Amino acid sequence: MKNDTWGRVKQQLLETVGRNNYANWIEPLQLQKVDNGVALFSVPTSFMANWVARNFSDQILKHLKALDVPASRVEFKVETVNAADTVRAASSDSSAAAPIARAASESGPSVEELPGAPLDARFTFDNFVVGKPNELAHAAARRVAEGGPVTFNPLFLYGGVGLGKTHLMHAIAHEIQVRDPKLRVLYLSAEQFMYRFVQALRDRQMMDFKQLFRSVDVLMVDDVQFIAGKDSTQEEFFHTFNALVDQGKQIIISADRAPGEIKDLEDRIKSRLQCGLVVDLHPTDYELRLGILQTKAENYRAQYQGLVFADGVLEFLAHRITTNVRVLEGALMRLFAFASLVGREITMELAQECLADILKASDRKVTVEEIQRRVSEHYSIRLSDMIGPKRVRVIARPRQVAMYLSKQLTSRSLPEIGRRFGGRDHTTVMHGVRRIEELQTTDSQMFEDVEMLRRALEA
Ligand SMILES: Nc1ncnc2c1ncn2[C@@H]1O[C@H](COP(=O)(O)OP(=O)(O)OP(=O)(O)O)[C@@H](O)[C@H]1O
Repeated sequence: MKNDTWGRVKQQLLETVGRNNYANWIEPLQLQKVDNGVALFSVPTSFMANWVARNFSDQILKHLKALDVPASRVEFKVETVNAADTVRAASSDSSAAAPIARAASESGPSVEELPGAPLDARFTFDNFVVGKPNELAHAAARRVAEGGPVTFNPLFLYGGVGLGKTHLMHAIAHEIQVRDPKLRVLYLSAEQFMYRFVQALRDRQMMDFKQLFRSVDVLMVDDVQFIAGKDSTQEEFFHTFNALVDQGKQIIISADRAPGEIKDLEDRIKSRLQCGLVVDLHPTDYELRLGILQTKAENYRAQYQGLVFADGVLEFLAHRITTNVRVLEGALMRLFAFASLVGREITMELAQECLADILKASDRKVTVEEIQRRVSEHYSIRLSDMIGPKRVRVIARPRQVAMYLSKQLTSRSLPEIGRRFGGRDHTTVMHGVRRIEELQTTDSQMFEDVEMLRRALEA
């Protein structure tokens, strides 16, 4: 095959896989030869060989065939790391092997054999929009991805649903792999960790399990709250964690809440998790949501050329859909797909019509938990003190503010609110609410604090 044929195939792939995928995965491929029905490409890393084999080989093959290139299979040869590493990928015939990696490593199983979860190619730093609520988490993730001596261990990222924890973890993994393809990065969810552990126990393969997890250079465990209450898994996690930290290997953990707030997690694990850097992803604010929408809309515009987008629609969505970024993304995707199907301009009316269910579900619903979190942050007290027994004023007053705001901003009854504040009686809640009402008329600082918090919660 001539190289200009491959050039044409690349051009077509650019259109089908999108700009980012193209730049990350297709552009670096070098066609070596087509021989005996096999199109052989060289790639810079075995990680990339695997990824391309798994995700793009079918498409590459399809386009090659469309231009009458006599290939029924594609293979990827790692050029720089180890010339012997070849990853074979699917052909159209069903007897073809699934991707096989033949990389060998002296320090344990090859990167390809690590029992991790696949990384999403879209979750890169380039695609991550930074704003006030996530700037610290983003900076910490970048710092860890740079490699070098381990400065904080573990990096613990936490935050509510769909705020970008997994995205940042994958971005770190991609970046580390690009910087140093030899590093053994293992990313998996805590659930998968447990599953592997149970399987090793059942198959009497505990030594292999231990060796495998202790042989990685970077361990990433997503949604660690999952192992809370699972005693043996916690125990094994604890030992794995310690062994890696002792060897100076980087660990990155995510959870839906801070280590200290994870119920049924052993204290010794909580304290280990707090040893490094703990950073949270705050709920998005309007500016961040708009930034994310603008970036994603830009990508869709390239995909759905010719679609007209009325002014103010993105602002409207950023204002109305405040739940999480996943919902925001879903809404935008639906809007573009719908508009292109019916061939209409994307106007405010179209958005309202097509997204009626999402908009209805997103009608601002502030929760007591959100109020407790915001108020404790504002007064710099621990979230656990909100529901704990302490009665000193520096804690009791913020607690009353949170009770007051819960009464004002949610539809919860006084007993329901009491239950969420560590099982307090409804009369305690009533007393707290009244106290804050009074204080707002006599204490201007209290008035300002409550107003500020209310605005932030309603934003
Ligand atoms: N700042 C951001 N910029 C661009 N995309 C983002 C950002 N934050 C989140 N997203 C996108 O939102 C979606 C949800 O993010 P992600 O899966 O990382 O959330 P999460 O915090 O891990 O959620 P969960 O608690 O459900 O595991 C992803 O598609 C991700 O790319």
